[in-house]
Amino acid sequence: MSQNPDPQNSNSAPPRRVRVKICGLTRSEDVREACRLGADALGFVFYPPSPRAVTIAQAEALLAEVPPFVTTVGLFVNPTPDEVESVLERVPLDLLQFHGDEPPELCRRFARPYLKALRVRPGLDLLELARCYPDAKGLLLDADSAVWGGSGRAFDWNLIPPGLPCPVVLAGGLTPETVAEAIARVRPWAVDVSSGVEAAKGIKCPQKMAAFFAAVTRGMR
Ligand SMILES: O=C(O)c1ccccc1N[C@@H]1O[C@H](COP(=O)(O)O)[C@@H](O)[C@H]1O
Repeated sequence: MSQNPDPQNSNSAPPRRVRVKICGLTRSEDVREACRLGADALGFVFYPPSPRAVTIAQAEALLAEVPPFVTTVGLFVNPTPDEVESVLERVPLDLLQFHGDEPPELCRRFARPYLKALRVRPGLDLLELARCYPDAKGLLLDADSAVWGGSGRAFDWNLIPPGLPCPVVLAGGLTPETVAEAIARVRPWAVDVSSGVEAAKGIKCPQKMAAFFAAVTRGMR
């Protein structure tokens, strides 16, 4: 595997920090703690089958806790346009994350930038798939599993090809124990974690979140 080139910096740019997204937040105290620890982005799941799903009303309350300069991300899995629009009417999200099999036309039809999640498996031509989403702000790489996401499963980072055309958000089974090595090997733009910092599904563990941020810092050295 070659390292992921940083498409937003030239090769001579100084090292920069890796952004952290904490996903699957359902409680105000977890939102506050993630921000206190330095989260760059927070993910809110609008996919009812997920144990981390939030309603529009819950999301409105959770976003009220978010300080400036923290990006709020709404996660959807194969939504209808109306489902996304009804969330956007009431929840002031900054970014959309499409985590299913959404075609490019769906992803780009809303008045928000988007991340496209791709489920990595042997034989998948990630470069070709990535080219289908030229306007994505980033590609979120997750494990391929029986559930759509939040599985806690990692994938083989060797399957990430060099030359992906936009920033890579590395996800899939990251934990405080694995994220430093993941950053050192893949050099992603950002990392995304959900189950690896939980005490129970939808409930974040402050100690695990703190350990995750410390490990991210170690991984950047
Ligand atoms: O978190 C969920 O419940 C979820 C549901 C449906 C699609 C995606 C979901 N979460 C995303 O999955 C990845 C990996 O999560 P994990 O760290 O392995 O638990 C991450 O991008 C979450 O945003």
